[in-house]
Parts: sequence; structure tokens; C-alpha cells
Amino acid sequence: MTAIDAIAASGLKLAHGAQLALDGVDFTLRPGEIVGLIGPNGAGKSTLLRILAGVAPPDAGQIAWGGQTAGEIGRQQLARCVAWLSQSADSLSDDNGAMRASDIVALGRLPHRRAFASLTAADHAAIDRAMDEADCRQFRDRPLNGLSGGERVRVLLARALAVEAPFLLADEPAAALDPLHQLQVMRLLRAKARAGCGVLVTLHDLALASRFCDRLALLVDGRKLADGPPQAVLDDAIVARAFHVRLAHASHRGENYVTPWEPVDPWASNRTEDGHD
Ligand SMILES: Nc1ncnc2c1ncn2[C@@H]1O[C@H](COP(=O)(O)OP(=O)(O)OP(=O)(O)O)[C@@H](O)[C@H]1O
Repeated sequence: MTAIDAIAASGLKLAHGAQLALDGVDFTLRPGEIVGLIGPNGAGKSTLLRILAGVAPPDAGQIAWGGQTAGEIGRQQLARCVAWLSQSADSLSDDNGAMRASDIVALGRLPHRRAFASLTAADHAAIDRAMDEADCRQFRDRPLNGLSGGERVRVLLARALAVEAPFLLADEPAAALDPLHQLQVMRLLRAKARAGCGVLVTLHDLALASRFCDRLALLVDGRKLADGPPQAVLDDAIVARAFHVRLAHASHRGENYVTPWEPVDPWASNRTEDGHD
């Protein structure tokens, strides 16, 4: 398999009917970095991930995986190179929902298998590894639709990890998780990046985004408003404009983090809700 040096997109536009979801977005993901994709509800994050994963073509703009277009790289090679965790388990059919968790994770090995071939020892090892990493091996014999929301996300994350792809696109993997599993998943994604994987993760939790990501890309109304180091992107004026909130900034054991503190009118003066400047 040829190594892919980047997923690079420019001028991406996509409309869902009359609704413009992406309006001229440039974005590059490189090996070895973990990038947080942030933005308010409806900003276009999931739409961008789907395009970068090659599951939805844009209406306009260019996208290339290691310099190759979707037609050049081919469906199977793309599926081996880019693992995608979709935002919701609804993307699975009812049939899939009745499947055992370990069989769902085994679907992550499909890009590596010949048609109708059985799982190899290497496939079984990758499945076990992925289930351990996502802390879901204990659910292996249970049907997916018999698991809680957070447990299901961990199984679907394991399916994406089982691909063992050089790029991993994860749509809100932490949203349904308890605090321990949020930390485990973010540490895991960062470790994947440190091992050379290019990781793009959508997050609503700005504390996790600021703490675990090398870079943040901020989408608002289908456009990229900022892209850079977390501290630069989580600038008070940018955050007020994008999210209409003010952040509290703090540090713990030498690490900076933020937490949303109060709503703010981005066009008003710098006053806080209780009247302080
Ligand atoms: N299937 C669809 N049909 C019509 N409009 C859609 C569809 N999917 C998304 N949209 C619209 O496209 C825009 C971008 O949606 P997208 O799901 O990419 O946003 P998002 O940033 O991922 O949001 P969230 O944080 O709520 O998950 C939104 O205005 C949304 O309403």
C-alpha cells in the first residue's frame, strides 16, 4: 500500500437541498497530528468528515488522498487508508444492530479481506486489539442494539480502530461517554497520532479539544473561521463570535484548559452577565 502523506481538500462546497452545509472550506490533515474539528451545531463538521472519508463527494472543490482523487485511489485502498467513525449508530441498519459486538468490529477488517474469505489470525488479532483499546471486549458477545449509547460508541470506535488505517476520522467519539472513557478515548486518539496516524476528531467539549489536540479547526456556518494551535483558536473574541459564549481559562499541573462559562452577546461590549468587565 502506498503511504499517503496527507488528506488535502480545498474549496469544498456541499449543499443538502437548499441548505448550504459547506461553503468553500480548505483543510489538510497530516500524519502524526491530532486535529480537533469544532463549531456550533449545524456548522458542517460531520459533512466535512464524510467528504474527507470519501463517503460523500463534494458539490465543488478538490479533495485528494496522497495526491490521488477518489477515482484514482479506488474504493478499497481508500477504505484501508481512512477509517471513519460516524456520529451516530443510526447509520447502522437494524440487521447490523442485531449483530454481536465482535462481528461489528470485524467489519473494520473488510477492506483488508478478499471477498468471502474468512478472518485470518491477523484479523482476529486486530479485532482483539481494537476492542481492548476501546475498552469494549467485555461486550463482545452482546448484540449492538442491546448496549447503552456510550457502550455502542465504544464498539463502533473499535470497528474504526480495527481498520488500522493511517488516517482516523472520528465524529464526536466522546459525546456519549462517561468521564473516564472520555479521557481514555482522547488519550488513545492522541497516542495514535504520536504513533504516526493522522487523527481528526469532532468535539463539542472545548476542554478536551484544548487539552488533547495539536491543532483546532473551527467551522461556523459552513466556513472555516480559524485553524491553528488551540490557544490561538480559543481566543475570546473568536469563541464569542463562533459560539456566543465566554470561556474561563485555567491551568492544572502546568496544562492549560478552558471551560465554557457564560453566554455572551458577541456584538455587545466586553461585559459579563453579572455586569463585570
Ligand atoms: N441529510 C440532511 N438533509 C438536509 N440538511 C442536512 C442534512 N444533513 C445535514 N444537514 C444540514 O447541513 C448543515 C451541516 O450539518 P452537519 O451535520 O455537517 O453539522 P455539524 O457541524 O456536524 O452539526 P452537529 O454539531 O449538530 O453535529 C446543517 O445546517 C444541517 O441542518
